[in-house]
Amino acid sequence: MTLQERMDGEGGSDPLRQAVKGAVAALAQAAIDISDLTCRGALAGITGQAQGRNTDGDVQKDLDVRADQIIRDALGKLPIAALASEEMEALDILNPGAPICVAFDPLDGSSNINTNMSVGTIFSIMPTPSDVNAAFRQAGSAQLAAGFVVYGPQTSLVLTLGQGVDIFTLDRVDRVFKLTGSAVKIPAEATEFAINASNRRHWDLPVRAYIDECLAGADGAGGKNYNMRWIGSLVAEAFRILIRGGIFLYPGDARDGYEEGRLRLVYEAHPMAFIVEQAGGGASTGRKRVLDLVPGSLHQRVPLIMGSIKNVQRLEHLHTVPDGALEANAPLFGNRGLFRV
Ligand SMILES: O=P(O)(O)OC[C@H]1O[C@](O)(COP(=O)(O)O)[C@@H](O)[C@@H]1O
Ligand SMILES: [Mg+2]
Ligand SMILES: [Mg+2]
Repeated sequence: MTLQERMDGEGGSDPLRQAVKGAVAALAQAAIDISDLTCRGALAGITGQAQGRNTDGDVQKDLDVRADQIIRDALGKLPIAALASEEMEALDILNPGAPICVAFDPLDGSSNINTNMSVGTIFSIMPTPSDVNAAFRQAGSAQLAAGFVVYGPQTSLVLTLGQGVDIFTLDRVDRVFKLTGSAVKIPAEATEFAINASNRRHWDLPVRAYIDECLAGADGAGGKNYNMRWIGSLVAEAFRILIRGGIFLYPGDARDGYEEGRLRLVYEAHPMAFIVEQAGGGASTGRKRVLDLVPGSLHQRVPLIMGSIKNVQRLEHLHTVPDGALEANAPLFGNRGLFRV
C-alpha cells in the first residue's frame, strides 16, 4: 500500500483533513528529492561543508540550505497559512485563511552529512489559530500530524495523523513510499540508552544518576546490563527507539547556551514527542511532558528525554529526588565524591 492509498483510507474529506493530507504528500515528495541528493552526495554537489550560519547561530551546511528550499518549494503552493523552518529566522505567512501551518527541520543531523551517516527531515502540522502569528505558540498536543524521514541505508518515513504510527519505506523503483509497518509500538522497557556522554561533567544530578545506573548495569540499582548508542542524528535515534525501544536524552546542561539542551521545541521535540506518545512511549523534559509545553519563541530549545515509557518514567522519578539523596547514592561521581578535585 502506498502512502497516498494509506492516507486516502483514513477518511475525512473536510478542508482541514484535506490540507493535512496534501501537506504530507508534498513533504513526502520533497523527501524523495532530498533522498536523491543524500544518496548522490558529492556527485550532486553535496559536500557537507559549512556555508554560513542560520539566524539561530547554527552552522549551515549546503544540504541544510538545499533541503530547506526543496521543502519550501513543495509546500509553497498548498493551502497553508504559515511555514516555519530551522533555517528561517521568522515564520513565513503564506495564506492566513488556510487551515494549517507547517514547521520543519529540513535537515536533521547536519554534522553527519559528510561522514555518510543517516540524516533526516522532521515536520509538525498545526491548526491555524485565530492569530496566524501565534501559529507556533500552541502546545504540542494541538498537532494534527507529525512525521520524520530518515535518509539512511533505506529512506523511511514515519508518520502519525493522531491515530497511531505508520512507517513507510521509499521504493526507489516506483519512487513512492510504501507502508512497511503499521500501529508501531515502542516496547515499554528496554536496555539501550543514547546520550552524548562527552558532556557528562555538565549534566545535572538526575541525568548523571540515571546514566550511572545504566553504566553500573547488573551491579547497580537497575539490576540490568545496558547497551549504548549515539548516532548524533535525532531522526536515526528516534527510528531505532521505534523499532526496539530504549531511551534518548539531550538534556539541558551547564555549558553556555545549553541550559535548555540543544534541540528545538517547535520542529524537533514537539513532533518527536507526538510520534513517540502515539507509539506508546514517553517524551519529557524530566519534569514536564513535552506535548504540554507552549513555545515562547520559534527557535526555543528544550531538554528532550524520550523512548520506552518505563525508562522515561524512571528519569522523571529521579528528577523528584532531592539532590542530596542523589549525591549520597553516587559516592564516586557526586559533587563530594572521590573523583572531585
Ligand atoms: O553534536 P551534539 O551536541 O551531540 O548534537 C547532536 C544533535 O544535534 C542535532 O544534529 C540537531 O539537529 P540539526 O542538525 O538539525 O541542527 C540532532 O540531530 C542531534 O541529536
Ligand atoms: Mg535537527
Ligand atoms: Mg536541521
